[in-house]
Amino acid sequence: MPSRLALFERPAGPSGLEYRPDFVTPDIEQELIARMCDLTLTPFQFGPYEGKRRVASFGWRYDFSTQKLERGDPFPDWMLPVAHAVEVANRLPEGAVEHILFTRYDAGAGIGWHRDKKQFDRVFGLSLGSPCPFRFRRRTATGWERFTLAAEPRSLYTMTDEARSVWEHSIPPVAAPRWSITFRTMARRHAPR
Ligand SMILES: O=C(O)CCC(=O)C(=O)O
Ligand SMILES: [Fe+2]
Repeated sequence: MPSRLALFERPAGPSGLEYRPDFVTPDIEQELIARMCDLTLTPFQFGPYEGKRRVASFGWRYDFSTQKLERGDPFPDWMLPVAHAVEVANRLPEGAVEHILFTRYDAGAGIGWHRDKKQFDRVFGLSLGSPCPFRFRRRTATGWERFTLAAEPRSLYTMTDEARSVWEHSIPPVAAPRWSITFRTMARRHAPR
């Protein structure tokens, strides 16, 4: 499906961070946004808190009350070629991507500093709509070391190694709508069978 698989770039900053501009074409971007508009996205729930961004989760879902991953709905059919393209571009076997999170950020929505749950392993993010500064930080002896990746629409970023496990990431409130599709593989030792 994504027709042009650009070579990945290794931006300065966290090791394990890779970036592929133009992972999908503008046509595919528009199709994916239209498909996401048909999904029921619900405000992100963090325990009692509600985030401004809206999400839909497939494959697995994280239950904040039990703090466990539960099996979730299967991937929508139209997502399979994109998930497979992410696997191929990252030399992963078919089926390695087990979790997909669709997120919509309307103007004013962002995501606070965090690392993704330890039950997941590799994290790949496809950006659609408007660009955003994708920020990273890690603690040093004297404060914070910071890095910002300019995540352009249609690009795919990859977080493994330190970018995934040491650095935190966040997105400040966006000025115009942005959609992201996050693909995750599982850390086997944490996944319930
Ligand atoms: O929207 C994005 O690209 C990042 C989302 C994210 O960090 C997350 O859901 O854990
Ligand atoms: Fe994240």
